[in-house]
Amino acid sequence: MASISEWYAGKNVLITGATGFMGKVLMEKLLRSCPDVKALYILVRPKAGQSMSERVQDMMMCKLFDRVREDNPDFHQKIIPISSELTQPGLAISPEDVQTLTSCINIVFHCAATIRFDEPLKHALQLNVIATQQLLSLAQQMQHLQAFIHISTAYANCNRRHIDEVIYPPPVEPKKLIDSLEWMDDSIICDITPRLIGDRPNTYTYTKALAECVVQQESGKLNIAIIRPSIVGASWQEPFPGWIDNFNGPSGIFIAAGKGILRTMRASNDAVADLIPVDVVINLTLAAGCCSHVHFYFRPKTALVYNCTTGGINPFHWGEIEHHVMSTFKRNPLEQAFRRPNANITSNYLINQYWILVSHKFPALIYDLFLRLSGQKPQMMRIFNRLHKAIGLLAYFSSQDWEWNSDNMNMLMSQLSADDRRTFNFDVRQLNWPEYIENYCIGTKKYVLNEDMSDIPAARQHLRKLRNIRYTFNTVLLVFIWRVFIARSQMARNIWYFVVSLCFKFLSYFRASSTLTQ
Ligand SMILES: CCCCCCCCCCCCCCCC(=O)SCCNC(=O)CCNC(=O)[C@H](O)C(C)(C)COP(=O)(O)OP(=O)(O)OC[C@H]1O[C@@H](n2cnc3c(N)ncnc32)[C@H](O)[C@@H]1OP(=O)(O)O
Ligand SMILES: NC(=O)C1=CN([C@@H]2O[C@H](COP(=O)(O)OP(=O)(O)OC[C@H]3O[C@@H](n4cnc5c(N)ncnc54)[C@H](OP(=O)(O)O)[C@@H]3O)[C@@H](O)[C@H]2O)C=CC1
Repeated sequence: MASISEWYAGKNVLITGATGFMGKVLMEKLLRSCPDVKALYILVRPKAGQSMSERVQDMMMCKLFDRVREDNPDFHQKIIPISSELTQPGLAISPEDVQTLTSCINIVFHCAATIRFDEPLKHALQLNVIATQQLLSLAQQMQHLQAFIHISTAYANCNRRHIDEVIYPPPVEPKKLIDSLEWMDDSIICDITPRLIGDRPNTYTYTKALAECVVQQESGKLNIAIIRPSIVGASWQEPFPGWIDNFNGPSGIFIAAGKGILRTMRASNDAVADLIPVDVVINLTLAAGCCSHVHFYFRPKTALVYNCTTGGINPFHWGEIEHHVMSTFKRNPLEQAFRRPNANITSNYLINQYWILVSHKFPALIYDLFLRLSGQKPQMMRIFNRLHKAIGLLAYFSSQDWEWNSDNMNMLMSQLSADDRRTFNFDVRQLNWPEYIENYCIGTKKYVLNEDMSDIPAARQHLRKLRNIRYTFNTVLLVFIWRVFIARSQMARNIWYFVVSLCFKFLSYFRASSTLTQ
């Protein structure tokens, strides 16, 4: 059997979602480890005032592509952008581009999706389900197509505790839902959304489950694999450790904790934190693309599903993550932290509410008051409100465990040659979690916040200043309490003297007993 990089040699690859987090890592890996790939056709839309070509040019300048640039400065010649808006009929691809794609594409990687948890159902359906359906129709017209790889999520079936590598019956027949939502008013859809999504937490997981069903319906005609990653985090090894470029999932939480903004969050210390490094997901995706074609003729014509998770193989828990995140940010502080990093997770609702009041809302109020008094616009309360919305939406995933079967991932690994296993490593048994979390946190500092590592001494100095402010504040508070309560009330004074004398007694007893034992 040819190696993975030999298999991709001379192939034309179509990628949706190439401007996204995973899409970019996929492109980088293909260009670096499969240098003979013929061309990468990427579907891109204009966005935020930038044209399609400006976006692609910006993307190629990104640090992520440094290694590829070193190996081949002309790598951009292999990237062919195609204008497309996935929510439009026919994906808004021009007839000439359709002609090109149908005549030359050999492999499709479908990464595009809306991953927002608060996306209105109609839009999530449009992008995650209808666009997938349209892409599959386009794929059927491709004369030389060898594999179609769909990126789903391990949480598509999060209403189940144990998740096998099979496509489960959908919560509703996608076509029926699409037809009925078509004529409905947005406000009606909003009202019925909770009833529709049922025991799933959001429209994202719901529409990803429907998309799997749509993919399944086409699996007889095409050679399809579905990759289901869990919580995709920064890169583990490639192209360098800690690469991350967004606030999604845990990244935003880590940053908020490192900045000293987040002090409490609802999560279970003992629940498995099913993070999966982005390079692992991409290596598995590329291997699956190659192997599903090679084995297509020898297996039943259904989509092969790969659960891409760590929990069952090399488990790590949210409590341990909290510990390593805090310790990394204390050693490598973020610039201009609001308070010293000290976040705690708790599964207790009341304790969490108490700390939200004391450690989030109260400091935010004081800081906003200070901003107002100094003639500036208050902003801290607004930041906390957004943070509370984000953590409220994420808590579902950090408060419970799931069990994913990963037989297909293991089987795929066993089919690879030793060289391929090294180049396209997705063996998470080798993952050293403390080292990974440290690189992840440093990655958020360097690549998301664009902070310079040489400024760490100044950031440490800032933390010392914050510590001194805290000590001063606590002392002032103590003196204030003394003046207001203790100095004015006889009963409070009596209690105070009683406590102090008890402490003295305890101290003298302790001193006496330690002298006796010497
Ligand atoms: C030490 C503690 C350890 C314990 C740690 C536990 C971690 C527990 C993680 C579980 C993770 C499950 C992941 C499931 C696995 C998938 O299937 S992966 C798909 C993952 N999808 C996501 O993560 C998307 C979630 N994000 C959203 O849905 C939307 O961004 C939100 C949270 C609803 C906010 O929407 P919005 O209010 O319209 O605002 P948006 O413009 O998106 O962002 C507003 C602000 O929030 C910030 N923000 C966005 N996301 C986040 C975030 N995750 N956190 C913080 N801030 C955020 C943005 O940076 C932005 O700040 P500014 O730049 O304005 O200052
Ligand atoms: N990130 C994670 O933790 C996980 C992700 N996944 C899955 O992996 C895949 C990739 O996720 P990720 O890279 O993180 O997501 P991103 O949000 O980073 O990227 C989404 C991509 O989809 C594109 N896209 C969105 N809307 C449209 C549209 N209307 N027309 C054209 N393109 C569009 C975006 O383009 P643009 O830049 O123009 O917006 C972007 O390239 C998704 O299918 C997701 O469900 C699964 C599990 C976990």
